[in-house]
Amino acid sequence: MATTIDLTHDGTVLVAMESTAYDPHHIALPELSGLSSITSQNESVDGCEQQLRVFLRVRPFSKEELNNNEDQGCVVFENAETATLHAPKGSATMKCSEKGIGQQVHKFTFTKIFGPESTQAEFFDGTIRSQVQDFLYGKNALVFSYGVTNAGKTHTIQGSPKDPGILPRALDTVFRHISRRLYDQMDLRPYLNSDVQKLDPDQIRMERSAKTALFSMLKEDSESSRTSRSRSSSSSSINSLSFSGVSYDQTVDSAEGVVDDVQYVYSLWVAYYEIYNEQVYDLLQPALSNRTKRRAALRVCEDSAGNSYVRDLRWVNIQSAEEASKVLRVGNKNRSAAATKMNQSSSRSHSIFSIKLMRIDGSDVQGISELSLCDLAGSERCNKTKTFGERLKEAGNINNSLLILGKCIAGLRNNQGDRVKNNYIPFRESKLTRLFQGVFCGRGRASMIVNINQCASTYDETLHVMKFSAVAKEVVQVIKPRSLESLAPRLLGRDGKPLLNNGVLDSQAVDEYLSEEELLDGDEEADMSILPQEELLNLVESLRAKLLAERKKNLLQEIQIRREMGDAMMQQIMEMEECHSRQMADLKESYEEKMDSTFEMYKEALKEHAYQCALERLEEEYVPLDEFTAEQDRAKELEKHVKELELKQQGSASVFQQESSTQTDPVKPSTEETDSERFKLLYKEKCAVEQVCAEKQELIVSLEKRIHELNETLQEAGESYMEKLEVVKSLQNRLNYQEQETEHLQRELTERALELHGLKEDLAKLTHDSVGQSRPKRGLLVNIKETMSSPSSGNLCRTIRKSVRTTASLRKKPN
Ligand SMILES: Nc1ncnc2c1ncn2[C@@H]1O[C@H](COP(=O)(O)OP(=O)(O)OP(=O)(O)O)[C@@H](O)[C@H]1O
Repeated sequence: MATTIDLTHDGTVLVAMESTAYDPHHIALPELSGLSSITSQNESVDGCEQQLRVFLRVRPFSKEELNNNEDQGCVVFENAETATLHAPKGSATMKCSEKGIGQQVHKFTFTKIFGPESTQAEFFDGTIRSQVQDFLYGKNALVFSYGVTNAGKTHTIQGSPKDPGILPRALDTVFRHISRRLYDQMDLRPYLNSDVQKLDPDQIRMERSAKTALFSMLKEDSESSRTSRSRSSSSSSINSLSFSGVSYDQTVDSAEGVVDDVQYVYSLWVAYYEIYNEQVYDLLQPALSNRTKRRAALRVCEDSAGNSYVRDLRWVNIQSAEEASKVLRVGNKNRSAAATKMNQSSSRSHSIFSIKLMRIDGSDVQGISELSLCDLAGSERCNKTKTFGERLKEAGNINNSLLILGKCIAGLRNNQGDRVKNNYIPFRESKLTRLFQGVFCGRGRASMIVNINQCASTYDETLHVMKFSAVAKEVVQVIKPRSLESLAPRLLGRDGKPLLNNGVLDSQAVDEYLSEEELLDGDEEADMSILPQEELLNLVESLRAKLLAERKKNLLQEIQIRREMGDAMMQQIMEMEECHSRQMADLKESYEEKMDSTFEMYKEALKEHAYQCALERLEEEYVPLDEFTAEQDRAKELEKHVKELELKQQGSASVFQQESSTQTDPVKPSTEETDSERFKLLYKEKCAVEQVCAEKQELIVSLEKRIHELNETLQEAGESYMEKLEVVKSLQNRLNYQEQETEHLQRELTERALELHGLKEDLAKLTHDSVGQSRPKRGLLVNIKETMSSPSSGNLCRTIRKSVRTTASLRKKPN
C-alpha cells in the first residue's frame, strides 16, 4: 500500500513507495513503542517493490581529449532513458565483433540519463532529491557512484566549491528543512547501527572539544563557524544555507523549512570514512602520526539484530551546512594525506559520507534515519592499468569488492525471479557490501549513479560498467514495511542499558531481545557492549559454565582419542619391530652364509696355491733317490780314501825322519828326491780330496734341508686333502639328510592324499546322511565341526589334527 506525502515546500507530490528507516528491534518494548506511533501515519504498512534506480551521467570531453581524437561517437543518446554504445575502431569489442564474437553496438536503458551538458543542480533534482526528502521523513537511503577512474564520480558526489555535487546539495537541502528546529544539545549521539546513546555532561564536553579540535585541523578561526551557525540557526533565508559558494536554486528551497511534523527538533550527525584494501579507516580521525605511519583500521560489527555498523566510527554533531562542509574538507584532507603517505591515489578507495538524522520530541528520540553517499573506487581492471606489487593488491581489493558488489546485485536479481529461490548472496565477502546489506535487503532505498566518459580509448571499460549497471537496473528492491509499534530507536545510556520512561523494565522483552542463543549464534564480531551489565555478567557466568563443560568433554574425548591412538600406534610399532627383526635375522643369515662361502673359497684357493708352489719346487729341486744313494756311497769311498791317505802320510813321515837322520850318506841322493816329490803329490791329492769332501758335505746338508721342506709341504698338502675330505663328507651327510627328508615328505604327501580322500568320502557320506534325514540347512563348517565332535568321527578328527600338527612341525623344521 502506498502512502501519499504532500511536500508542499516545492509543490511536488511524492508517492512514498519506500519504507522508512529499518527498525531492527523486532520485539517492541512497551514503554518505547508508545512513543513511536506518531510517525506511523506516513508509513507504509505493507512491503513494496521498486526497481533499483540507476542513473547514467556522461561527462563532457576535456580539451585534451578532443585534441587526442577521443570523440568518436561512442555514446549515442536515443532518448532520456536509453543510450547506445558503438565500439570504436581498435577497441577490443570491435576486434571481437570482427571475429564474430559479440556485437559492435550495445543498448542500455536507465532510470534517467544525464548528458554532458546537464548541470549539477539538474542532476541532483533529477536523481536523489526525492531520496533526501524521504530521509528527512525517517527513511534510509544509499547512493553510490560507479565508473572508471576519471569518469566524473567525485565530481558528481562532491563537485567543487563553485559547482557542488549531490552531497553538499543534500546537506543543504537537509539544513533548509531543519534549520529552525535544530536540536542544539549534543547529548544524543548515534550508537551502533540505528540506536541512540544518551551522553552525560562529561561526554558532552569531550564531544565538544573533539569537534573543535577537528575543525581546527582546517586552521580556520572559530569565529566564522559561530557566524555560520548563527546564520543557519536563526534564519532560513537564501544566503544562510550557502554551501561554500554554491549557486543553488534557492527559490525552490525557500519554503523547505516549513515541514509538517512541526513538533520535532532535529539532531544531525555525520561520519566520513573510507574502505581501502578491505580496511575501514575513519577520515575524521587525526591525520597519520609521523611515528607509526599507520592509521587505525576500524572493525565492521553487527548489532544483535544483524545490522552492520562501523565500530568506533566518529560521529560529529553538525549545526550548519557550513560545519558539514568543514567535516567534508577535513575528511578529504585526511584522505589525501593518507593517500600521499601510502603513495596511492585517493580514487583507489571507496569513500562513504554518512548522515544520521534524529527526530526528537521533547527528550525522546522518535526516529533515526541514515543517508549514505558512497564514491566507489575506479572500476578499471588491473591488467589494463598495468599494476604491480602493492598497486596490484590494491587493484585486486578494489576489483574484488566491486566484483562482490556485482555478485550481490546479480544475486538479488536472480533471487527475485523466483520467490521460492533463496540463493546465497555474498554480502559478507566484502566490507562494502556487508555495510550496505541492510539497504539492499529492504531496509532503505538505494540508487546507483553510473558515471562514464565518452572516450574511445576507455570504451571497453565503459562497456563493462554499462553491463554492470544493466544488471543493477533489473534488481527489484523489496522494501520491508516498518513495524507500527516500534518506530523509535532504542535510547541507551552510557552503560548501554535502555533508558525507560516509566522506570519499569520489561524483563521478558529484554530477555528475549538479548536472548542467549542470539548472542551465542551471532557473528564473532557482534558488539557485546550493547548488553546491560547484569545481563553481561549472567551471560559471562553461563558461558563460563558452558565453557567448563565443553572443556571437560573435550578433555575426555582427547584422552580417549589419545589412548586409542596410542594403542594403535603401539600395535603398529610392535608389528614393525617384528617385521624388522625378521628381516634382520634373514639378512644376518644370508650374510653369514655369504661370509662362510667366501671364506671357504679363499681357504681353498690358498691351499691350492700352496700345493701348486710345493709341487713346482719339488719338480725343480727333485734329485732321484738312486743318484742320491750313489752320491752318498761315493762320499763314503772318498772318506775312506782320505783316511788311507792320511795313514800313508803318517808312514811316509816316519820314513822321512829316518832317512834324514842318515843324510850324511851321499851314496843315495836320487831316492830322497823321489820321495819328496811323491809326498808333495800325495799332499796335493789329500787337499783336493778334502775339498771334495767338504763340497759333498755341503750338498748333503742342502739336500737334507730340502727334504725337510718337502716333507713340510707334503704334510700341508695332506692336511688340506683331509679338510677337503671332511667337507665332502659333510656335504655327503647333508645330501643324505635331504634325501631322507624328501622321502619323508613324500610319505607325508601320500598320507595326506589318503587322508584327504578319506575326508572327502566322509563329507560325501555326511552330505548324503543330512539329505536323507532332511536336517535343517546349516553351514558346511558347522556340519564338519559336529562330525568332528561326535565319537564316531574320532578317527577323522585325529587325522585332521595330526595333519595340522605335521604341517606345523614341517614349517618349523630348518632347511
Ligand atoms: N559533468 C561534468 N562536467 C564537467 N566536468 C566534469 C564532469 N564530470 C567530471 N568532470 C571533470 O572530469 C575530471 C574527472 O572527474 P572526477 O575526478 O570526478 O573523476 P572520478 O571518476 O571521480 O575519478 P577517480 O575515480 O580517479 O576519483 C575532473 O576534472 C572533473 O572536474
